[in-house]
Amino acid sequence: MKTRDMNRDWIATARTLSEALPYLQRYTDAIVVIKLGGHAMGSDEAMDTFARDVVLMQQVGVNPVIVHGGGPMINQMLEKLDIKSEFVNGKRVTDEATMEVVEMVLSGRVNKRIVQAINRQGGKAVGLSGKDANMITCDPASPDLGLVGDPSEINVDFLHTLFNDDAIPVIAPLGAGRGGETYNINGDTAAGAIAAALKADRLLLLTDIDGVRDASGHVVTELTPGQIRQMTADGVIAGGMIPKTETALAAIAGGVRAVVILDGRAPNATLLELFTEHGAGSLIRA
Ligand SMILES: Nc1ncnc2c1ncn2[C@@H]1O[C@H](COP(=O)(O)OP(=O)(O)O)[C@@H](O)[C@H]1O
Ligand SMILES: CC(=O)N[C@@H](CCC(=O)OP(=O)(O)O)C(=O)O
Repeated sequence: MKTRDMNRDWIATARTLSEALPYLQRYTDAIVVIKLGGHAMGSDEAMDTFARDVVLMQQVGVNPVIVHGGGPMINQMLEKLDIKSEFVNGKRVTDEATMEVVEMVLSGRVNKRIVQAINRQGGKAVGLSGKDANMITCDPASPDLGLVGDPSEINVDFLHTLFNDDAIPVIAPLGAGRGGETYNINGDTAAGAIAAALKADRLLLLTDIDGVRDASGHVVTELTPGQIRQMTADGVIAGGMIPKTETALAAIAGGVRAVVILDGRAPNATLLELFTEHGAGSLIRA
């Protein structure tokens, strides 16, 4: 397995435009779904850098779609309201009171923070929850999880309408049930389903670690589905990394060309990944 030094910055790596040009051309008209996890959302400056990168990406011809999380922000609000919360396999058991808070925090505060940051950088971000335009229709994930949904249908046509209008969709991971219920969806799961429905060129999962690490702690730069299954069986992939690698496998099986798990807090993480030879984080493809 290959490992690489992550301490590079995009400007230094892609020193000249001619160096970056082949990568820019590779992604013309590409669809790149970016999942911004709650732990990857840093200070206002970090959010501005992320937003600038997304706008730049779009200016060179990429169609970006942002799907966000916000788990830590939901936790804070639940604590303030003295509502207890519990996770099963990385998913929040969601009753009605919890659902109200999840929707308020994700659809209100977190979504609009990202929308505003992108628009401040000159982009045209449109904030949606999975309920808007029937973006995400859900089935219940499992009886033990309450109002947690698994996406069953994505409104791809509406996303293409937004691309045609140069708008950048920013999607909160909520969905509507067939009977009008509101469902809470794990952010990774929502991003994977949207990426698969769009047959995206890349799904970038931005988190708080520089990639998938092997047993000795080195980032593995390229992983096959077989290696992921082995590392999970060995307990090397654990905790919050499990929903990410599971999402990666499902997205690839669903037609996404490649998935990358990378550190969203690293400067210019998304640009480094798309527009340099070595990329960033852990690349997973069939
Ligand atoms: N093999 C592994 N490589 C990297 N991180 C791992 C691994 N196994 C478990 N993890 C854990 O997974 C975490 C990322 O998941 P999580 O905190 O849920 O991310 P997010 O909040 O961005 O969705 C890492 O911070 C790390 O603690
Ligand atoms: C069902 C479920 O677990 N939903 C998540 C949605 C937010 C999320 O996924 O946030 P991060 O990406 O920041 O972890 C939750 O309630 O926390």
